[in-house]
Amino acid sequence: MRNEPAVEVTGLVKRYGTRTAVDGLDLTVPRGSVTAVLGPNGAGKTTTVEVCEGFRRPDAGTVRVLGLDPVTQGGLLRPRIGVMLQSGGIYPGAHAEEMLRHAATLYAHPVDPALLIERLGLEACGRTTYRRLSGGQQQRLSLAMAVVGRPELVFLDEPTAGLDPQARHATWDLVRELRSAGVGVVLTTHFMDEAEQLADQVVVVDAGRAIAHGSPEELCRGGAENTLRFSGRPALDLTSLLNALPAGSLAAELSPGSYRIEGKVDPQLLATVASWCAQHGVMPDHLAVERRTLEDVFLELTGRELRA
Ligand SMILES: Nc1ncnc2c1ncn2[C@@H]1O[C@H](COP(=O)(O)OP(=O)(O)OP(=O)(O)O)[C@@H](O)[C@H]1O
Repeated sequence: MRNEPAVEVTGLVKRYGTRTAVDGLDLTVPRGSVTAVLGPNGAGKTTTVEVCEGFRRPDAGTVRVLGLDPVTQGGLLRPRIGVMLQSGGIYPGAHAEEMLRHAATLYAHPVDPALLIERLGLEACGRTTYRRLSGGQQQRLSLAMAVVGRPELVFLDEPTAGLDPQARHATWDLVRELRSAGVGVVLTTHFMDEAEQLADQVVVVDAGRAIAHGSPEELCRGGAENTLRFSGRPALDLTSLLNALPAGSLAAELSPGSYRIEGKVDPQLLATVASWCAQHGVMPDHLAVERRTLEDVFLELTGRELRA
């Protein structure tokens, strides 16, 4: 069925010995869109992705990828997906171009490897063995290998970790092109700007569970509040201002004449502040709404403690 999700994971549990890496995780990935899976170190992102790819067998839960069970129907699934692993998964003694050309022969309608080599700036690496490529070049080759077969769905595990800005942008452009071509993309990343730039949907994973999901805009809008700043003459009567604002709002004069309001910053609040200023003969200069970033939201959801 073409309109079933690309990935549907329900109640996934995966243990390594006594350690529970994934603990009842639910995940739905629509087709033809980019889903970024975010989470602190050890949250279970890679394990989840590896289960979806068919590399690991779940201990409980159901996993369907393109409608197939990755464990029992891996043979049918593999030609339809592309996988970029965190750590290579590529034979270290093979030459870069030779390997990509060989990978292309395994698919019915591959992308021309020369095109990918050019797109990902790997021209100079063709005759170099994988082990002699730089970390960034290895990453780019892994990405090329993941997409050469024109997959319907690609899994990219930290695709831009360790890449220079040029390669990062080339990777982002490629991901956007994949989406335009109707390919589903699941990527894990620690870069919040990457998720903000690329993702239609963000899923935040912590301690083996999906604890939040939505578009970057939805996640930044919901939950905790935003901030409004303006400047005016010093020592405004903040008690009077607070009386005009919805209960729960906070107002502070950060330095003489520089004000911050925290609360549910919506058009109504803006209108109330502007009207209060008008009534008190104050010109609210530099009036600006500061929205939370995805990083703010991520830290609110997952806390600031370092993970073991
Ligand atoms: N092969 C393994 N054997 C034993 N434990 C493992 C194995 N792989 C992962 N783990 C453990 O499972 C948990 C989840 O690891 P996983 O690699 O899925 O997390 P992650 O979210 O991808 O982390 P990171 O952001 O650091 O890549 C961690 O506690 C990790 O130590």
